[in-house]
Amino acid sequence: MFSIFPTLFYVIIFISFAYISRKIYDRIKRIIIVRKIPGPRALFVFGNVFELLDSPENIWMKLRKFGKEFYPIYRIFSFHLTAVNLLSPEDIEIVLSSPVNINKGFSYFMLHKWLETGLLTSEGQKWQTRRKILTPAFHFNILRSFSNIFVKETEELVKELNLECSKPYTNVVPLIYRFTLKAIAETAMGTKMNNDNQDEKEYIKNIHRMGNISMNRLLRPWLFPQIFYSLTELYRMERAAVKALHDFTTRVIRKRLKEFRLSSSVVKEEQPSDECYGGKTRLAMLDLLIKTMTEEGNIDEHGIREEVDTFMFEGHDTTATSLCFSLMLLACHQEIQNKVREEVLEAFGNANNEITFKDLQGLSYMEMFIKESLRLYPSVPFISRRLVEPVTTPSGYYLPRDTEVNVHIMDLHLNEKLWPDPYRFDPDRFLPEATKHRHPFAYIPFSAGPRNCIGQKFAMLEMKALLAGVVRSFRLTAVDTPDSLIHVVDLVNRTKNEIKVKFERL
Ligand code: HEM
Repeated sequence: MFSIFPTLFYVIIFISFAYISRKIYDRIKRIIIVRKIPGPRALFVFGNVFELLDSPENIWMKLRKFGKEFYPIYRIFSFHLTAVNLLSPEDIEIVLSSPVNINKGFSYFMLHKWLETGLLTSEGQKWQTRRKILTPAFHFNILRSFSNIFVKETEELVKELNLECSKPYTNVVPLIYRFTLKAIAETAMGTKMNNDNQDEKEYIKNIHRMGNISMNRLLRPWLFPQIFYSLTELYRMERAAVKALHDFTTRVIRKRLKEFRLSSSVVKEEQPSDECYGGKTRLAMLDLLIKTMTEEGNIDEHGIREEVDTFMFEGHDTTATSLCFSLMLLACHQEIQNKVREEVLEAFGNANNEITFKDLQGLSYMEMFIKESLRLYPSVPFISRRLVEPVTTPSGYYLPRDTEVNVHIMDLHLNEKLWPDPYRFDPDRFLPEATKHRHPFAYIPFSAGPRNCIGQKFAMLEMKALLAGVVRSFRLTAVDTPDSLIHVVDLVNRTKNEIKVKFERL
């Protein structure tokens, strides 16, 4: 009797073979095309892998060197993996402004065990749905209600800094990281944290461990296959860190969920006073997610944890690192510090007057100061995309579908063609007349295009509240300077050493 199974078997084999052959052909073609792009000298199969097997501080320096040497574009590769690095605003614009090329690059895969596919790491329909759910949590009126929390947390920080005044210097890093963690927990998650909590200290340590572990793995391609990676000490460290991070955020969610179920008195914004918001009640992030889960069902508890992990990380680490550099820059530039303080005192008066949301919004010199600080020290030094659609760059290269593209925000912001004397710190670069003729993609600390930073206004407000509270209470003098800092390659712009500042009570 005739059986269909052998025929089916051969058809399946043939289709699988054709599919795999096509994939291999595309990959080889892509590698051949991309490797024609100039780049650092590479060994035949190994590519640049040995060059990148170096200490995090040396890799940081090498990347800056490549950025200068190969402007506007270079390729880098190890074994079969190739990445194209973009440095010019024109090339960067064509990738970041695309509504299609919004998928994240391979490097984000290193974060998947921890963040899974939250807003930062997700793609396609899932990303669109989540972005839609989360956007209202950063609405103007929500931010307005957060400003009181930022101001109160700043008051706590000022009390801590008072105790530091008797010391020859203060390492600002742990104080500022605690501040931003407490701020994101209380605003977006509705959870108050306290200073001495060992859990919270461990949480911050584990976030830094994850950054280290991810970069370590990213620079060692033989650790990409899970089978090899799972035999390493790094993997064991990652598992322990991820477990601790997930346990922490699960506790935050469960606590809030319990409160949400017990009462309907969730954190609500102040009732809007102007008509354009139509009197709608808006909810802070975690409450909004819980409400969406209970009422609409298009997110579950696991999805909520993905977002809580994502926002606890993105919402405190980026802002903290920027604030640490900002405090150092204030200390190094007394004239600029005086101008920032004068503007603050004019807006709020002395340390006893209350800092308001409206006044924070009006601090225009402070805003220029923060922007210039984020130019020199962008919190996220590079971002990455995997092309869904081929791109021809204005610099003249064809990048096929599936090419891994890195956007080096750090090098873009230090480009002397765009920023004359790029290492000079000068907030006046952001005066309206100075920005008028600048390329819109010459300055992108918050990225740009559809996948820009959802929390940028939140971050600006938080940074202004802290800096205003600090400058009106203290004079900052320099201990560390830009030259004494040792930068390391990491997901977030960090230094190997402390960032030290001397505080004196005014
Ligand atoms: C100085 C502070 C900050 C800087 C410099 C910064 C920078 C960035 C950058 C460059 C991206 C793009 C990442 C990429 O394409 O891979 C990004 C995305 C993101 N940021 Fe921020 N960020 C800051 C603060 C915040 C805050 C305070 C929050 C939350 C409260 C936040 C939440 C996010 C999220 C969720 C994304 C992913 C958005 C998406 O893909 O739709 N960030 N941020």
